[in-house]
Amino acid sequence: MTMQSFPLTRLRRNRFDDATRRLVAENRLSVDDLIWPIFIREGGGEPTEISAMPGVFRSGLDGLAKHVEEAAKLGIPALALFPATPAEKKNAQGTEALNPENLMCKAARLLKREFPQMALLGDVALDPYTDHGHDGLLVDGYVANDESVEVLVQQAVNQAEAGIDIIAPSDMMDGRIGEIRMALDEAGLINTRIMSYAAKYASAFYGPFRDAIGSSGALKGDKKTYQMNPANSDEALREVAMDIAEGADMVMVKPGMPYLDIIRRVKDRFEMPVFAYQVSGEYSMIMAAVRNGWLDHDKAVLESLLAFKRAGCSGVLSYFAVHAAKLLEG
Ligand SMILES: NCc1[nH]cc(CCC(=O)O)c1CC(=O)O
Repeated sequence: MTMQSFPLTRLRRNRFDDATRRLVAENRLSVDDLIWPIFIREGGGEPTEISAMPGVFRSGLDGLAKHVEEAAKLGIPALALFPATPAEKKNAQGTEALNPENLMCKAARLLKREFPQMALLGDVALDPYTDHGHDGLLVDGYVANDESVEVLVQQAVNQAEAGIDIIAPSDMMDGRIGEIRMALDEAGLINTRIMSYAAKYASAFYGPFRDAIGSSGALKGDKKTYQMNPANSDEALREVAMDIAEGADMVMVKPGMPYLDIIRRVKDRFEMPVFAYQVSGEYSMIMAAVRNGWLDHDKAVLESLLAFKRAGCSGVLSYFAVHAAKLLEG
């Protein structure tokens, strides 16, 4: 890098006015970068607010089209669907995940009919459906890998057949991407995309989400035998490498803001479309500070999202997606 020293160079010159700052901006956030995660429950009535996530609602199937309308109008390209399964439909095997009439499948069919231009992400993992709250099947108290993969593959095909465009396995079992790709292809679903939660950490920041889908009370123990140790970074690259080799079209790092270093390493190494999940705890953290009058909501939201672009992301899953899209629209 050649550079004149001061006073020939004054880096503040390019920050002198708004026009120049806009011209030299290296990254930009646009509505095209946003994926909006939504929580769905059975039934009707007004959407119910999630207590630790002010401004985030669980929508009944009946009101779902209305709930999503604004996001569609704003041009948000994709939604990620998360079902809150009633306790009586949960069991140890999470069999409701395979029901073609489950909440996720019904929501997918409804949304594809109402908003065909929007891509739908389907989270593949058993935790919304198991009474123990784990993402896979328990064998002697351990989340068994290969047995879980067999079920996750069926869950993925079930979702894709209902209209889910992008299968997003969040379970962190080894080898599931390859098995899911083969099963989708065998079912003729060759264009169903896979966005793998490739580097997903065992994080404290998922707390409010587990309340939102009703798995927190149920969860026995933690997810440390399958989700990654927050201490590790090289291991994230191995996770991503394996998922790409198995057929992932896009990869994800999760959570977001505490793991921007991982995003950058993944982008530099693999030159793949990388996504981040700005998770529930990150949302709650910003909202809590805003509610205390400690942060400016709109500025904090846009800065937190732009940081993902700078780190190398193609896009971000964010509970702020609709609000951010409105701000970006001007
Ligand atoms: N497989 C479940 C799943 N999919 C997305 C999230 C978290 C999302 C968030 O916190 O916003 C989780 C929680 C978990 O792994 O326990």
